[in-house]
Amino acid sequence: MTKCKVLIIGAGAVGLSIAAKISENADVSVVCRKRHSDSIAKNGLLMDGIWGEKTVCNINCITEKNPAKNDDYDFIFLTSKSTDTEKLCDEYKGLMSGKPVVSIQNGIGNEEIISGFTDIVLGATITTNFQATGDGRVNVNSESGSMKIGFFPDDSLINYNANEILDNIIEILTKSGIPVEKSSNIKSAIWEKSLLNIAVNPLTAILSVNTGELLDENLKEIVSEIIYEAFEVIKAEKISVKWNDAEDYLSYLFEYLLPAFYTSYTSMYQDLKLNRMTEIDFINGAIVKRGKDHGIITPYNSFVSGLVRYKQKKS
Ligand SMILES: NC(=O)C1=CN([C@@H]2O[C@H](COP(=O)(O)OP(=O)(O)OC[C@H]3O[C@@H](n4cnc5c(N)ncnc54)[C@H](OP(=O)(O)O)[C@@H]3O)[C@@H](O)[C@H]2O)C=CC1
Ligand SMILES: CC(C)(CO)C(=O)C(=O)O
Repeated sequence: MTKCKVLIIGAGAVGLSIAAKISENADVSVVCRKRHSDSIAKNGLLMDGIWGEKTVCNINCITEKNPAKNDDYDFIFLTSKSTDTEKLCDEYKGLMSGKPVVSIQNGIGNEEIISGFTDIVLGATITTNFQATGDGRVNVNSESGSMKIGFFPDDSLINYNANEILDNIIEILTKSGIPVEKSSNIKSAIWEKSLLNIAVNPLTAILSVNTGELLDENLKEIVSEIIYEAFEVIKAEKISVKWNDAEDYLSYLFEYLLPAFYTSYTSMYQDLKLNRMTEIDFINGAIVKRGKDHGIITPYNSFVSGLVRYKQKKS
């Protein structure tokens, strides 16, 4: 049986790890930087950590030096930072048009951007922790739940063929050993995951602290205000999440999530440390923007977004 042809666009920590993991069960191409491609050509794609130790030699790398031909992919994963979504979609629109494209990214708004380039949009959430530890080298260091994947915004308009595609994607991921669940309301799942990023990413980045520090009484109060505002926006956007209200989520955050992520450093902390653009506009910035659309004021989210943007401009 011929293997599915999969393209992973914006392959770094997440994309290269998924490429390595699914490489036995799919024919994988990645759009990545030349530094990764050069190293993969020489040494193979190296992965270590909880997804196993592997050297993978059958990955096709697409770069500015080795551009994509008019290949026909069965489906596409987009795994870039949210800040690069629009540019990458525009660059690879020829390959994306009419194809199922799955955003495996953090933040609010990626799927809406992708829907300008294809009519089969899927969203996914992933709570595994990945790092690019060198050129063509990745480490997978922790996993706190299954990946969730589904049609965006939900599966109400999806026909039989599209469902078959989703089943194929899930089969490849499962066969490769990636825990994954089908979601019939991925928009809610994305907001549920984003609440954690909204609560912890900006403060850990601004204060240069690990996630556990946010259990300090002074910081808990600020986190709570950020989340109260987010819940007002969620209500106005008519998104159903699994917590009844902000209080309910905050109990879960302070009693379960923050202790679970106590020693970890958020991606926004790491982006600022490495002088990289952060995804603030897709996290707290998205709350401010959508709040404005509904006439809701979001001073705490606006304040932390401004501080992160200031720091990222300086770095
Ligand atoms: N890392 C993690 O543990 C997790 C990450 N996420 C989310 O997943 C998404 C991806 O994260 P992550 O993998 O860590 O990010 P990375 O920055 O490691 O990977 C994205 C890659 O895309 C590359 N890229 C950007 N533009 C282009 C281009 N035009 N051509 C070729 N390559 C390009 C980047 O290169 P360059 O850096 O040179 O621009 C980078 O190597 C984010 O939304 C993140 O928040 C979600 C859960 C966990
Ligand atoms: C889950 C969390 C907060 C892990 O650090 C994350 O998604 C991030 O750092 O962006």
